[in-house]
Amino acid sequence: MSGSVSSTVPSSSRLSRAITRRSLPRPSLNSGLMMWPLSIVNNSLKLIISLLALSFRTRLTRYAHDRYLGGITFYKASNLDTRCPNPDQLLVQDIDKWADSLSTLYSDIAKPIVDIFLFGYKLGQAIGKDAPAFMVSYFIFSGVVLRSLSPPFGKYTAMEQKLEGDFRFTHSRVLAHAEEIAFYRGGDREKTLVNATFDKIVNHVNTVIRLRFTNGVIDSVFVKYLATMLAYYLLARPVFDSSRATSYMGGAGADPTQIMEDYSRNSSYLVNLSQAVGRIILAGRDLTRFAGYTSRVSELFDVLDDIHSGKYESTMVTGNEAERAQTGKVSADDLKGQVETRDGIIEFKNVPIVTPNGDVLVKELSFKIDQGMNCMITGPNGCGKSSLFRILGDLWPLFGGHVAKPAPESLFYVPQKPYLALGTLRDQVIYPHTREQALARGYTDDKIMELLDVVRLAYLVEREGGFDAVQDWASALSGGEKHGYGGMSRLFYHKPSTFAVLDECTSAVSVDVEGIMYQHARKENITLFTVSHRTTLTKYHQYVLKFDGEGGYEFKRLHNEDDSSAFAFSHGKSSKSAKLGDLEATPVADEAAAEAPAAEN
Ligand SMILES: Nc1ncnc2c1ncn2[C@@H]1O[C@H](COP(=O)(O)OP(=O)(O)OP(=O)(O)O)[C@@H](O)[C@H]1O
Repeated sequence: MSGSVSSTVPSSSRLSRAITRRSLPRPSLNSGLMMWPLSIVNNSLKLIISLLALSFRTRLTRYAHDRYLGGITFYKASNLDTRCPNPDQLLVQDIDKWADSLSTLYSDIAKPIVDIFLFGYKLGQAIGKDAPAFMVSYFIFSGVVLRSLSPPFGKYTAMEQKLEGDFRFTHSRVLAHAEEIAFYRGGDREKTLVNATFDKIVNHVNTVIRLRFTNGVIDSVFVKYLATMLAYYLLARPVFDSSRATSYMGGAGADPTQIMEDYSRNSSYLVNLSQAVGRIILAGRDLTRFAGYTSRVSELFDVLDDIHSGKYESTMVTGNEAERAQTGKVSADDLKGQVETRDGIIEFKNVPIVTPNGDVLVKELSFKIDQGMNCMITGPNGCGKSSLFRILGDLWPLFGGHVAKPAPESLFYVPQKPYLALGTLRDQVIYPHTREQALARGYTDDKIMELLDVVRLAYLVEREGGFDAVQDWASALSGGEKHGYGGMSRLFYHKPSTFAVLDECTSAVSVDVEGIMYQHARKENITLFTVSHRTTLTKYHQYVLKFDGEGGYEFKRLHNEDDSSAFAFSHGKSSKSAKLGDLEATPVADEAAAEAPAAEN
């Protein structure tokens, strides 16, 4: 930080007077006492700037958290939009740097402005108004020249932050998948990838510091050396110019000691004035860096705003319409689907299953499930089983058709990958509720233990040291235990009033425990959608929705308890290479397909 209060002006002139008169100055009580206020003021400036930076960061981070973590924006920002690949870097580092940069900029500009007025006024009084005016004009001129010669450092700063984000991402991936990488002995491969992203930073920073060097040389010549020469010329002018000497520096024939004393005082004024103006000019450099951080942070907020208003930009989205193919944008106008909230039913009518990239997995899907009727979803990998539920859960946009479903709180989704929260063992079961919320619902530890008994995981409470134990649960629990804790026990705790989706979440659990879980769900009156490849599960379901992986599907009632064979696909196939734009050409859907099975109820 450059701002500090200077006390050099009076003391330097007293000292030069003492030197030229060869008499020791008397210790001054004034100077002794001034040490304390000066020291307090200087450190107060530092304190205020640090507090300012912290307060900028706090406010902006809280605001960003509200926007980013509100609803499911965090999911959409990384899955539906490709503009902000590393929002974590933006939230953690870029906002911090932005706040820091803004607060120092404030001191770099506010303090020198005060100095310019103060020392300009004093200098004007001492050697005439034209000297400070001349000095300030010179600095303005050199500021314009330097600005025009300066490379776009703001852009370089934004680029550097982006590369830092990519680098951080490669490291967090290694951490997140440490076990898998270790099994594959993939350390060397990961090192190559991590080093490659790090090399990009090194190359970029290398170029930037070289440019800063050249720029710094030019800056120094203009702001330091040429300015100093000019300053000493202005100071010496009254000494050698007899016409000026009559008005300043004690007049013609003044005492040399007096001239020296005045010269010394005036040069201190001028040095302080020059330093102040120079700092403002050099603050331009910090301003470009600040512009870089600002562009990063504002990019995040632009994306969040767009997501809130239903606009996404994905570089991979292509379509038949020329405009969409060029821009890769999905606007709210593209979303022609209708959603209706209806209790006790889930119905899809002519709904296209479209990925965020614009791939059409199924052109039109129609089915209807009433409460109490479990439905099994099968099909090859990547055919769109989970995608169907992403649309049902409003994670992906609805591009067409009509969906009727109960209110979000009546639907519960148990994902393929179990999620284990930061916190205690109890928190894993009641997530996202807090302990207070759980108690308010009547869930004491004893009652939670009953749930764990159902999923055969009660032994874990003792093993891990009680419900209050805190661990990195993702690594402390086995695959099946994670599914049990992060999935099924959570489902039974939340007990959705109507439907639940089990997305291959019981695959890591033994068949007998799986059976017990299904029976418990039925007892609790939870209607299940099960995505699974296990034919043993068919007996717990009344309907089956089977995708063929090429855009076709069949939805039918299971006549016999274990009827899991001989499906004839009743709906046309459409290649996965079909794109979002092709949806327009789809013929009007066959509503009867949706009605027929439902009619069997
Ligand atoms: N966020 C995403 N962005 C773009 N495409 C995606 C995204 N998520 C999934 N996809 C694509 O959508 C297709 C269907 O994925 P989905 O997860 O629905 O498959 P699935 O039928 O559940 O497969 P599996 O049985 O392997 O789990 C895949 O080709 C996948 O690449």
